[in-house]
Amino acid sequence: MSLDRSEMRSATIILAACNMHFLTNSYTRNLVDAGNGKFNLMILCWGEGHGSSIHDHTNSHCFMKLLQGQLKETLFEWPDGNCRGDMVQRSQRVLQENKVAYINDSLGLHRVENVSHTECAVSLHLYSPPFQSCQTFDQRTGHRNTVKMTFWSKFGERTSFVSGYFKIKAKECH
Ligand SMILES: N[C@@H](CS(=O)O)C(=O)O
Ligand SMILES: [Fe+2]
Repeated sequence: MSLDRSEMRSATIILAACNMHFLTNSYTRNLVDAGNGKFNLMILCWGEGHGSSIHDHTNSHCFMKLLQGQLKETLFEWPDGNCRGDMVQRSQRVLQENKVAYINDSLGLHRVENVSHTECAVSLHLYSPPFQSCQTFDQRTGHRNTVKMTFWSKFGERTSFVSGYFKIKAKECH
């Protein structure tokens, strides 16, 4: 396989993202293709111990393929509106290299973690339709926040954002 100039640049910046994990305290999100507004294709780089908060996927379809390493996925039920007590954990599995996982909001919420102390992990995510914010949940209370999701790089160019979630607003419990 040979890469053209712009593919080489994208590959280089994503490799940099994967090697930067010791400087970032969160996994990095790298946009590869915006699909004419129909989908987002991105590469996520997970340093040792990096993980996502429990989150939803804003009514999108989400496919995720492990390109390197392993990731642990924990599924949770949606909390009821009262935000009382621990969230209910439904299942847990380890996604192995080359495996594809799928989630949408009707299947529940999830948290993804690279639990390895020695290996980073790289995953390819396809979201359709694309979304720019999601909700994160506190495992102990079910309390939720709406957060903006940012990219560490887009199309091989480093963005000015630190990758991850940024809180927009907190929702009150009833
Ligand atoms: N859905 C998360 C990655 S994962 O934890 O599924 C994100 O787009 O950042
Ligand atoms: Fe997710």
